[in-house]
Amino acid sequence: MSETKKSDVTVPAQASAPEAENDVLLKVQGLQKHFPIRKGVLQRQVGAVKAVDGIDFEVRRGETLGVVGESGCGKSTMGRVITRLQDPTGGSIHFEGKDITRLNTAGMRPLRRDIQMIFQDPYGSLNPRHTIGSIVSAPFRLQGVEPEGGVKKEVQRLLELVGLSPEHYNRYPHEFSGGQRQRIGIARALALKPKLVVADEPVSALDVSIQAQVVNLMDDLQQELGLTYVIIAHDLSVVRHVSDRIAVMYLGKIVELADRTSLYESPMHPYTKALMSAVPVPDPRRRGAKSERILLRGDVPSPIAPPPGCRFHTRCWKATEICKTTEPPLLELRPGQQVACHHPESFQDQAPQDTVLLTAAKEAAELVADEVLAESAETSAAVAAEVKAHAEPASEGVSRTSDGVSKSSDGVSKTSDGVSKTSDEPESTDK
Ligand SMILES: Nc1ncnc2c1ncn2[C@@H]1O[C@H](COP(=O)(O)OP(=O)(O)OP(=O)(O)O)[C@@H](O)[C@H]1O
Repeated sequence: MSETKKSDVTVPAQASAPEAENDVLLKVQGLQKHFPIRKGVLQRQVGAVKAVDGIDFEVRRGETLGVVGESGCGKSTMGRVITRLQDPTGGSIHFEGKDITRLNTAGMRPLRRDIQMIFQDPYGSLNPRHTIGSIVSAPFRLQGVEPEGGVKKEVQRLLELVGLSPEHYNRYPHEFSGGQRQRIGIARALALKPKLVVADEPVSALDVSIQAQVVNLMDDLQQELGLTYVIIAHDLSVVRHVSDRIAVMYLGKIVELADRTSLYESPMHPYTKALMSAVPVPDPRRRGAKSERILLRGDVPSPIAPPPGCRFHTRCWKATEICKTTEPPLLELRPGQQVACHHPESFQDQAPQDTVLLTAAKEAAELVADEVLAESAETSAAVAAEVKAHAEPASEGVSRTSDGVSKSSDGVSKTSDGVSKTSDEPESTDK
């Protein structure tokens, strides 16, 4: 996808308290969506798919929040729950300060004007038997709204707004290309002048050449209409250009949430780093970029029985015992950058006493390019040195090398905190 026009201006990370409250359009706390698994004649519940398993975030007015993560991590479910197309099983959702968590269909009706969703599939989301005019005017009919100048005139204005001809009013979806259909979906979503638009993979079904056009259109409309977006995508290639802040999801949890500059310049969660390394780097000056790719072994584990502790520990090259036993909380380690990791990148280790890599981490490290390990080591060593300069002398029993990190003969070392694993350290019991 080519570059889009999003400016580098990010939404301010901090504002004074009342201002900040006003600034928040959507606030999600401890949000959960568990799908029950039932078996037998009595349909007894035997388990649950923990698609979204306790997430907290805010969406500020006028911003674009990107949500990324591999397939199955719960992004779409999160989108459907925050728009209340599905009911949450736990937590709360506040829209403009109003608790909408438990509103029923009738209670949600007035809010349907304000909260809209754009879907991935421009083919499946438009009824093939309806004309474009009928599709785009549906929200007016459903809400009983009569726009000034009449529905037809308003629909034609919307079609023009999204770059289509008003003459397309009487045509059918099959007469349009994928990009044009997505424009029709956008026109429909914007019909009632919503405040929040949740777009689930809005361009991933489109040709790469068309993706930038649709993203640019959404960007223009945001400026023009003052929209707030939540844009869901499976990788960073699209959201990196359009988002002010980005939430990275893994197995039903947010593992990192940061403004995009911080996320790109200094990702703190190893999973974010892996996702970033999967994005093709167009800059030819970044020599050897290809060899820096991190390959994640295997699929995302099942959300029916997620791994204990940090859910990413089974695939992480930095995982130690604590990662297996204790879930790291999502903490704001740097201003505007929240991360849930015991051994974050480029930052003081959160569990410096825990130095022995898990067996799975050693296997995962084989898939992490030497350049990545070296880069981790370099930044971590710098952080460790800085911490050392300001803190008490290192505690007993933990050895720190002068460069903060070493790579052992088996090619694996824990690099996050400048503590190196030596060959006589005991093996973890991770089996
Ligand atoms: N209605 C449902 N009933 C049971 N399980 C569901 C339901 N909807 C989603 N899931 C499960 O919840 C998990 C998260 O799915 P979800 O579609 O939200 O993930 P995703 O990150 O959006 O993935 P993708 O990009 O493939 O859509 C998956 O394991 C999925 O199978």
